[in-house]
Amino acid sequence: MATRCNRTILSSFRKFSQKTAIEVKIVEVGPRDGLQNEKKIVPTHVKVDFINKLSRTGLKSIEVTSFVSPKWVPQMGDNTEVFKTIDKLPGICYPVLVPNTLGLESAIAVGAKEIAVFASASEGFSRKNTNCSIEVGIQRIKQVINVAEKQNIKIRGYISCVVGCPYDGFIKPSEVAKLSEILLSLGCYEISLGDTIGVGTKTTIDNMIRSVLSVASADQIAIHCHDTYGQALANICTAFDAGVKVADSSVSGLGGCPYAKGASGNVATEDLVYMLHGLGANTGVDLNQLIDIGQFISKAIDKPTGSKVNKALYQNLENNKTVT
Ligand SMILES: CC(C)(COP(=O)([O-])OP(=O)([O-])OC[C@H]1O[C@@H](n2cnc3c(N)ncnc32)[C@H](O)[C@@H]1OP(=O)([O-])[O-])[C@@H](O)C(=O)NCCC(=O)NCCSC(=O)C[C@@](C)(O)CC(=O)[O-]
Repeated sequence: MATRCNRTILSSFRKFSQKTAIEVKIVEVGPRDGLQNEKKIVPTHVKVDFINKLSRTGLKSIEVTSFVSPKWVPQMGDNTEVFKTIDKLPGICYPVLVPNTLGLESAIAVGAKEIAVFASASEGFSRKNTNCSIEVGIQRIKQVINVAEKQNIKIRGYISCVVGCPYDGFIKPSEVAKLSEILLSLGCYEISLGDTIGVGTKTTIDNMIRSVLSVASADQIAIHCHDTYGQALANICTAFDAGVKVADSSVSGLGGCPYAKGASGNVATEDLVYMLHGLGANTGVDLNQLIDIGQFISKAIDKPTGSKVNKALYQNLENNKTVT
């Protein structure tokens, strides 16, 4: 028998699926957010192979690397080589994460057409992640955007810790709305709202999104959920119910932020696609290929997949092989 909580989630899913013939965009962040926290350096050719495989699944946006300081995040130290080597297929965006004008210069040098800037709704995380206050971070973003716009580079914005911070605790929705308004006014075309440590629930995510919707339209918002407490899919549905149509995810549930201890990976792309297809949404993404890619990258980093859907479908596949 369904629990009360299950019933709430199921009714939310139904409400969402009945609303529209849903068009949802997935931003795959596995190669950047997914791999950045891996201690053992993943060889560049594996990253390139990983991204090239992702490019052939139907995904339309793949965040491929970051131009941050290699002293801070050594795993992304091969950013230039990765970006230059990957196949860039028409119709697919390959954004890169940029923290400052130095990173932007490198992104421009390799020909990036879209960047992602990032800020935090919490002071504590801002200082740990970027070594500066929220205010100084905004000034850095302003400088980056001033240059990027002149180069016709598209700019996406991230806000971290939208419901909770590992250092400052609970974050007020009004703080997230305030920062969203600033990033949009500076020139970001979309704000990805990051539950960095995955503590959000339907209620806290709903309150936060409603607050952001007082300063932004739903098509200016994306949702970025880590799955530490197993709430990511429910939280994404909550965002979709509020009109959001873009979700970030990472194949195999890779990831975590080096400056948010204990945070698990992003919601797995396989799990998100499976849920969306179940809701009748059109993602344009081939789930079978994602399963293979999830297996490929999990083997490469020598970790079991963090995707429940991958485990289940891969097991079925293996069982069928044994039977036939
Ligand atoms: C912001 C800084 C750079 C400040 O770092 P800093 O140490 O305060 O800056 P600095 O200007 O004093 O520079 C220190 C050294 O780094 C170099 N440097 C400086 N910038 C760059 C650059 N762009 N590229 C290459 N090198 C760079 C710079 O040249 C210098 O080198 P040195 O003179 O010592 O030889 C640093 O704190 C940093 O790189 N932080 C990024 C940390 C990071 O990548 N975190 C993870 C990404 S955010 C995330 O995962 C959250 C998100 C987006 O997914 C959403 C969510 O889930 O919440």
